[in-house]
Amino acid sequence: MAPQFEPMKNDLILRTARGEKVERPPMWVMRQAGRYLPEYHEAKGNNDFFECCRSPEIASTLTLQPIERYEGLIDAAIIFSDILVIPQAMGMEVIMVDKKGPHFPDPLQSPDDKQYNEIMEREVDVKESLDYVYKAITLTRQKLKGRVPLIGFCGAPWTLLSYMVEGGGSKMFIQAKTWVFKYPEESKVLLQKIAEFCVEYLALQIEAGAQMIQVFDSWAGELSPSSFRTFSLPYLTYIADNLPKRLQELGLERVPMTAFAKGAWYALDYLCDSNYDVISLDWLHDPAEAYKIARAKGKTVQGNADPGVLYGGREAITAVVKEMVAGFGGGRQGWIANLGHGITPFVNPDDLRFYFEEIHKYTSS
Ligand SMILES: Cc1c2[nH]c(c1CCC(=O)O)Cc1[nH]c(c(CCC(=O)O)c1C)Cc1[nH]c(c(CCC(=O)O)c1C)Cc1[nH]c(c(C)c1CCC(=O)O)C2
Repeated sequence: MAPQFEPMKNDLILRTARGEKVERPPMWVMRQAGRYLPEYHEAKGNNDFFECCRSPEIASTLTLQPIERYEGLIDAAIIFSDILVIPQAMGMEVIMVDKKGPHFPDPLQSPDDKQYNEIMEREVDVKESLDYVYKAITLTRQKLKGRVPLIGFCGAPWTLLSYMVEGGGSKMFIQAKTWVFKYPEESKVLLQKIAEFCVEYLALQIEAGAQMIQVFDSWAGELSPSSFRTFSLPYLTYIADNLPKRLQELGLERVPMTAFAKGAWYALDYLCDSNYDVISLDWLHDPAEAYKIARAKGKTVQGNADPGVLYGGREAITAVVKEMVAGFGGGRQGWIANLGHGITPFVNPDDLRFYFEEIHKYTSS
């Protein structure tokens, strides 16, 4: 039985994602629970990053921090977790190195590798292996008491494959490129395996209480348009095509789905032809041009200021907000206000408040 929760007091983001006309655009930002917030460091204490993800109590506390700080301005929570919990569940070790980011001590080497074959053969129990995420989602929904909807998420197959073979962040993507260009067939089998995992994982997040989901393809922009069509798009669309079917089997209602293919500006058209409801835009997109393309296909867009603008002070923030409001049709339909990528460390939380307030000011009559 799916858990029951209090009725929603604010469902603005869900209505906007479904394409309805709204009174103002909903607002949230990627990575809103993170290192720029002093209360994040306090609540995290000496706990390791993945320990925080695995503790429903800590994860729900961190998820709620921006909701409490920006009460009345922020319209969605996103569960505190990471895209790399899928490789972990598949049997890979991932550690978070302070000030450096994620590190896989033993990345996949080649398709002849013992580890690759073990991963391909292993049947992981998606429910049991990520039970801590579903528990964190249910607890967070209870603590939210209907204040704002809760977003669930996963990494996209291409981005996860890249991490699994690179062993961490990368500038040159030597291993990821070696895999897709030297071993395209073995790469596709792995991408498909990850895509199937994503469908089940997202369905179980929704069963636990997630009301909307986002798929993060953070490294989409490393691929050429034709490589994107071969190694990323089919797996993104597989998720959007199969998640609703899986929800139906589980007796659950479809929820809005967002795709974020960072850097793949050329892919806007293809994504607008997919079953995603919302296309998240980075700052390579001109708001007016992207809005025109997306609205012609009935899609909602999300984004898209350069997070770096938040280092630039109030005038810079006002200017980018005005450009977005004008480009995204005034904010009464088809726009979820966000940044073009996650908020970065050392941003002054009051500058994010000002960003939200300016969007509110220029979109409310
Ligand atoms: C690529 C990626 C990862 N994780 C994620 C992505 C996709 C989004 C993106 O492109 O930024 C997704 C993610 N990671 C985190 C969230 C939490 C929810 C939120 O507030 O948005 C989400 C949605 C927490 C986090 N994930 C991480 C932190 C910082 C951990 C810390 O040092 O305390 C947080 C709050 C660590 C992390 N996790 C990852 C990296 C590269 C890093 C290190 C670099 C960085 O911090 O920006 C992998």
